[in-house]
Amino acid sequence: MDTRYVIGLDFGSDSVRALIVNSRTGGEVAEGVVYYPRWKEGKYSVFAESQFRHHPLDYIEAMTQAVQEALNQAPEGVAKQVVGIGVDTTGSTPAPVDEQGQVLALKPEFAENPNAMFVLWKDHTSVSKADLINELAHSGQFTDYTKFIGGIYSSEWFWAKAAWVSEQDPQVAEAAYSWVELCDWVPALLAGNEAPAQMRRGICAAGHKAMWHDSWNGLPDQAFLSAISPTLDGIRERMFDQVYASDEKAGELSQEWADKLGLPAGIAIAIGEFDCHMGAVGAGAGSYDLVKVIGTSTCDILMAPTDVIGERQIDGICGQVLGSSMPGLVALEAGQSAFGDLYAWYRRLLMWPIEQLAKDDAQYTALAAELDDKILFMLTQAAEQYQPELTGPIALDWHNGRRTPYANQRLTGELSALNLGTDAPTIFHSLVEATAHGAKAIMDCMTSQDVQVDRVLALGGIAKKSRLVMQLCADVMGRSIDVVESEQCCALGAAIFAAVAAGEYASTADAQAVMASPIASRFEPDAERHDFYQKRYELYRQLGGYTEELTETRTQLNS
Ligand SMILES: Nc1ncnc2c1ncn2[C@@H]1O[C@H](COP(=O)(O)OP(=O)(O)O)[C@@H](O)[C@H]1O
Ligand SMILES: O=C(CO)[C@@H](O)[C@@H](O)COP(=O)(O)O
Repeated sequence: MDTRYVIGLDFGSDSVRALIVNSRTGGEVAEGVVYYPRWKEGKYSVFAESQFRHHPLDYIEAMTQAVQEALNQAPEGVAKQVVGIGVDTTGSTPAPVDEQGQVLALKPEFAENPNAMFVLWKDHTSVSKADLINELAHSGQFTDYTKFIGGIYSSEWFWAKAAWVSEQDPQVAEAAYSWVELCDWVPALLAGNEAPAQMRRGICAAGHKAMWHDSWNGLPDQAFLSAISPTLDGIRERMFDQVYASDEKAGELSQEWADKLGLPAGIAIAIGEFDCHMGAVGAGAGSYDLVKVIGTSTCDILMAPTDVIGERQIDGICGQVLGSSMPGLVALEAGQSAFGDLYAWYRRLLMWPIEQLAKDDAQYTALAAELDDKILFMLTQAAEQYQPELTGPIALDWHNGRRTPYANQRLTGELSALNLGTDAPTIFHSLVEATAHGAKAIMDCMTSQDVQVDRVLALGGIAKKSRLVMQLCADVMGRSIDVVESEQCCALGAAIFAAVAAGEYASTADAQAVMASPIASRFEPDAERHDFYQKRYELYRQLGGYTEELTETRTQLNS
């Protein structure tokens, strides 16, 4: 039998990865990783206002280069044997598009306008719109469209972003025919069917972020959307009325993109999904496996059979959608809005003086670069030797708000119980511990609503890079954690769907059985440390309760 290959494209927050996989064995053949050039320069984002935007050209250029890099590394002849492409992306990362599906920032008049670009998942500028959506959905005047997304709509999601940006920028509102999620746009771009009327959208983004549900006939009613903002008047009929799972095709590779990428025209492009949902498939997960994708943020997927979940609302999570990860299973999504981002924030804080020196004096440039490279490693080494005290410094992981349990993006990070002896590694340890407590809070939220967790799996940058973080998570959660071997597990999941969409396998389960990643290592919890951290977890929760009250007061002061 001829060897066939598939490509998984994984669009992360900072970079895109292209992974070439042998579809008959699951063997990873080559990869290309390319950082988004404009994003790397810090363009279009305003950290202090939680505004984070991606230029569509960053995606287009980085994707093209990543595929070419991967093909250059692969043995000769592989390109001709590629039969399918799968795509996963961050989300909710929507953009305004014209009637042809062109993202507005690709037009000269909007080329430098952040409101015409993709609004990255971690952009929280639309908090007030999310509040309004919750108010409307819970008012009794409309269907409660938050029923299958944990009961609370978040400013990380589609409608809050579309409404907020449109109100901020009347020119964008005027030019926007519709809005589209990144995970739907990339496959459509490759297939040349990106006009909203032709584009085939995935159930994953629609169900988790755009309040799509069969029971209310798809998207929320137009009256509800118009109540969010008059700028959304008439948009429902310019959206979509069909959704698909990723074992289906979004289209076929167009001649234009085949030429650009050096691949055969006409190969299958699978329907796109969010990174974590495909990561779970790449990790070989099935019912009752809690899959933690641990990187800048975390995204947690727990799958369960439909008869176990039924029509029950699972509170406090980010969504429960049939077929958003493995077709046929309900995938519950949850996550932390900042995980590695918390460590990145601390690194930036400590780097401030040296960066200021380096700005004015070139003799510090090399030192600044070396420190930037080593600082997390140095902190990790020191934190590994640190013996935490029961009443020592304790932190919250809410620097970018709280995604789960019970989304509240207004919440802030906190650091408590400092004294004059508190040093940098101690604070770093408390930040790592805070992220582990956040992970436990998510698992407890699910298990307390009778959704069992039989196994915890971890993948993503931090799962591979930091033994300190993984051991702390195991100790705090009181669970063994299996770390998946693949360095590019989300891309591997995308490749699995590419193989199914290309007809290489009859079902995703068949493809997963052959192609999913093995487990590389296991972190076992230590019983004594777990007892110790249980007590610290109570302090974390108390600090959380106090912060919620303080946030309420701050919100009132601001209003
Ligand atoms: N040695 C380390 N220990 C802990 N965190 C790390 C380490 N190195 C990098 N990180 C964090 O990993 C995050 C990036 O994760 P990664 O999975 O590579 O990317 P992404 O989330 O974009 O997919 C950053 O937030 C960074 O702070
Ligand atoms: O929120 C989701 C999916 O719903 C993720 O795309 C988001 O957390 C981004 O993930 P990364 O931390 O960049 O890997």
